[in-house]
Amino acid sequence: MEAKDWRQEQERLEKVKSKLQARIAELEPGIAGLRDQAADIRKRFWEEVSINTGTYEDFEETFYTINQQSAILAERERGHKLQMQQWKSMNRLLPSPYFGRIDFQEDGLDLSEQIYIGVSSFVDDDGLSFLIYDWRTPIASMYYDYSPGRASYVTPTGTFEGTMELKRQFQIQNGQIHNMFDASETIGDELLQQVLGKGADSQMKSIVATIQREQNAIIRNDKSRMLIVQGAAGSGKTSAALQRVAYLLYKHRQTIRADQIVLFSPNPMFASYISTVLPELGEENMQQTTFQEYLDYWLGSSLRPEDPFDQIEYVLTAQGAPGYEARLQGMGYKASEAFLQALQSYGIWLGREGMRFNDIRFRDRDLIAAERLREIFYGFDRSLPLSNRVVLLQEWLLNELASLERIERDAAWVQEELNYLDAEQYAEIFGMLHKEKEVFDLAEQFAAVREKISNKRRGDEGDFDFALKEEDLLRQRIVKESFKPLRKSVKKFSFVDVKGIYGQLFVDEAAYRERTNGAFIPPLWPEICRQTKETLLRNELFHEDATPYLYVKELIEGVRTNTEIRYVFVDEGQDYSPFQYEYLKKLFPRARMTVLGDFGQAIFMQATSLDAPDSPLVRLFGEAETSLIRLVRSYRSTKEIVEFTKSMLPDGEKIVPFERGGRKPLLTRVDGGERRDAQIMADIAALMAEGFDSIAVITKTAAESREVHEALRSHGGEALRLVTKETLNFEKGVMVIPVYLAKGVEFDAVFVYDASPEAYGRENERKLLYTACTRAMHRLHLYTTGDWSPFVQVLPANLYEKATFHPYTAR
Ligand SMILES: Nc1ncnc2c1ncn2[C@@H]1O[C@H](COP(=O)(O)OP(=O)(O)OP(=O)(O)O)[C@@H](O)[C@H]1O
Repeated sequence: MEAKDWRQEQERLEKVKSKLQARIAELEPGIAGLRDQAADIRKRFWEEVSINTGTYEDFEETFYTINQQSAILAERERGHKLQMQQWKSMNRLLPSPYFGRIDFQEDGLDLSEQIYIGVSSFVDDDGLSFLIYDWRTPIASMYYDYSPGRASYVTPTGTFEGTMELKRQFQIQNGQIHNMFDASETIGDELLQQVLGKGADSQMKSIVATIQREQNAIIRNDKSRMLIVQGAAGSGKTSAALQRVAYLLYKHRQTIRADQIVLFSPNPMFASYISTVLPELGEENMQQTTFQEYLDYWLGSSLRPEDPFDQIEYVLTAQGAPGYEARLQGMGYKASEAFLQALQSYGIWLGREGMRFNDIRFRDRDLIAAERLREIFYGFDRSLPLSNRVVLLQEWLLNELASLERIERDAAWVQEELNYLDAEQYAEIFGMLHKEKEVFDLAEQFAAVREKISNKRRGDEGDFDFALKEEDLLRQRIVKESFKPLRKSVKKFSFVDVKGIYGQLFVDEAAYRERTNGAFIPPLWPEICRQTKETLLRNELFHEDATPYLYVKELIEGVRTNTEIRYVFVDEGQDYSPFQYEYLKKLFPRARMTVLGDFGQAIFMQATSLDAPDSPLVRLFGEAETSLIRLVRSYRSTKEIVEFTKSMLPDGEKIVPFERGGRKPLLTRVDGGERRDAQIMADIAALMAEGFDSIAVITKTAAESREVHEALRSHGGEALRLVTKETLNFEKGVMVIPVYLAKGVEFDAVFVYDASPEAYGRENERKLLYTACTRAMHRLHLYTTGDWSPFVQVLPANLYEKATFHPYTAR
């Protein structure tokens, strides 16, 4: 680039910076002043209003003064917030005001406009010329979508076409241009090369300056109810999702707040990993949760649901244990649409027969028997949905309890309790009675006066029997208190035996067929039934049963919904079952959904393909309401690592590496575990000396992680961290981590601790190994003490290097 260009750009940058500084200085006193003012109004709020309720007019005036005061306060606070936002965004812009420039000549206009793009807009003092355009404005989309030449952008008023004459990228730090590239391709590779070449971080970074065209399509898609993104490992799904949240918050800023967007993430550690991206872009974070949190919340008090990590740990470690095959078959079946349909049919069957209720018990006796509840239930109009009839039964029960409560007041135990009341309880009742007596006396006086005026004798004579009333009240009180928990539990539907209702599905084949309208039955059904019943008996739930159980519970009690949420994001979407999707759809009826995932990394049993022609995900909202975007370019890893990992997948040839070179993956075979540990510690030291400071030793299971952590510590790895499912924060450093917890995150270097056929030999372990290897950005090492996993053995030898020696020194 010519020196003239550099000079001009630096001059412009200086000009923009000084305008920003001037604006910040302008805003500064106002901000401080507003802050004081709002605090002051709040303090003096009640001084300004005199509370006077003497007459109706006084009351009215007071009411209006209060209203006026709070309106002023709200206005000031709004003003304050707006100015504060402006002030913050100017400060954010100052060190790096923009990262891109395009020169665009719109057809029919003589002048070409220079459009500088940054993380927020900045308008000149005239209020018209944009010195910086927010990256989310329609015009800025051309920066991501086109290389110089013909280009266009779409606004709500129409499409604008023209010619992009220049496209320039900047690296500006601390107010200085460090680098500048004129791009000929869509977002030239230079900047991306530099960004991707950097080390891994403990927090994910925003990709705003280097968003790729296909990612931009995800970010700005605002047409369909359901957006599905199937993208290879490292293709920027999570990054695009977060940029998309920022985009939606900008585009719909008048109508949508950050807390109306929710992201389902794979584990709590992942949530901490991505938590800084939106604030970096000047937006508030959306809500984040995991599906498990939701299950625990709704099931946790009555049953202990297993979490997905314990489930996968079982799958990976219990081969050969009795009942293992059946459990696996059960996992597959219970996550399937066939089972979902079976449950829907079951709901219809329950409408006719088979509902189970719990006896309503009180003081060790049956107050209302389950059988009676069943009679009442099936006595209601059968055309009503199940859940409506359950609500009717609830109402009936509450009325019934009220009558039984009245009868109960004369029971002997109440008399007993009366004798044991303490002084405080008496005093309280006494106080209440006094109040009642005052009212009574007043009523008496009124009756006497009326008697006089109308000259008519009253039929009844007032008599306030204090003692009798006191006892009555006390009895009422005692019974009411003891009925309270009953009423409360009836309101929570605990009279329905959901556990029994779910459990009776798993009796025998014939019963199951009858109750589910002839549903398909997996071959190992008797054993599946036995296992399911046994866990229920222990008040536990397998992970695969948790969502179906909740589904049945809601068939009966009515569906929970959250209408506040407008956008739902599901990351690692391949790990959710059709059931769970059905669920999310029902739970958030007003929300649009974005599901991002990679079937190549589907390591849980309940996996759902995102883009198969018959994918249940596409059927969820129907084809017309669904958009599907595929990402095939992988950005995380070097070309060598991508070539190696993609060859492990049957249809991996579609994955395209980004052209960033590095060393080939290194395969090291050593004699015995002790040697392996020593070698790994030596290799870690060597990589750290090269400047890599985020290194993960990845194991297949959590059990193996614990052992490896111990073993490596005894070889000098005292500083190694062990990551478990309880780890909440993702920190940089050297760590041992099971593969399923490393999902979604990345490291400078990955060491696959045991790449033997014993660890990764079965077909369902292929994707585990793939997921582990694709966490590596710059270096990938695999170790074994015997043979190589068949998924490695079949790889062409030119895709890796083999360590031919093993003194424990740097290579
Ligand atoms: N356009 C881009 N510009 C700069 N970096 C990018 C871009 N796209 C992706 N990356 C980087 O590539 C890496 C992988 O991105 P991300 O984690 O979003 O991918 P993913 O598809 O969610 O991966 P996985 O499925 O393997 O978890 C991150 O370091 C991210 O910053």
